[in-house]
Amino acid sequence: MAHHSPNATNLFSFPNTDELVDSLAFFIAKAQKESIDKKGRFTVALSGGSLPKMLRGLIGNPSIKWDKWQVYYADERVVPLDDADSNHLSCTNNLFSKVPIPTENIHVLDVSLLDDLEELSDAYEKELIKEFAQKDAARFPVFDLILLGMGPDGHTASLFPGHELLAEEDRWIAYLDDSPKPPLKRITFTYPVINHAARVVFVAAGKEKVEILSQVLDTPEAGLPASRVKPVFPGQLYWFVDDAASVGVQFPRSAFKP
Ligand SMILES: O=C(O)[C@H](O)[C@@H](O)[C@H](O)[C@H](O)COP(=O)(O)O
Repeated sequence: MAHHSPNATNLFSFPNTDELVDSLAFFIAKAQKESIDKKGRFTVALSGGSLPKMLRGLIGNPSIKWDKWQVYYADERVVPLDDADSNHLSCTNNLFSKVPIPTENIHVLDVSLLDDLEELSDAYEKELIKEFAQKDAARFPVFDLILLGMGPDGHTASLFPGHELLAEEDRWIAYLDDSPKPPLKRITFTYPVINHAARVVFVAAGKEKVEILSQVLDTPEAGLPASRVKPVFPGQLYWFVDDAASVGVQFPRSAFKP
């Protein structure tokens, strides 16, 4: 978006959830159009938590070309796809069951590998390699859009405070079996993948996020997981929050200009 400065963090704060949801949908539609115009496809990664229901502005939205979307999960709980803990189930219930996206465009865990975290994460990495070409040549995939949430401890995707995975520089997909937030077993995008995206968007709403949002934005040097999301040029970082969450934040807000 032309009015955004290169490599800056754009903080958009909205008076209520509905305005956040509508603006986010508008933003995604625009990112989608730019990506499809350039390459004929739109590569997106989604998270779990409260994020899937914040995407409701995409439902019934005529500008969305669902057959051009290739969807991955920025993190996923290692459970069957119909388990209540599955991020895919949450995204399906909140979004995919309500829009005409081809099933094969949604890249889920290989559930035959749920008992072997190493194999499971390698298989998911291979899914990404298929989409983004050879791992060695590309080095890291460049997603058009990665959508993230932020937990009350400052975690994002399944990158938790103090965890050794914060230092992962090589793998695209990593796994953990000691998640502080249940369930224990998860796979997650690593920072190199997140930080090579063209656009990374955090969505955080509600007064429960007040403290942590100000820590993440105002004290990035503390190194909380969400603060470590810093897309490399020309990638851009956007925060879509509501005023309830941003009331304690010093970081300057940007005007959202559709
Ligand atoms: O699998 C997960 O747990 C999510 O992907 C996780 O990273 C989530 O986005 C945050 O925990 C924020 O969750 P809320 O949006 O529910 O606060």
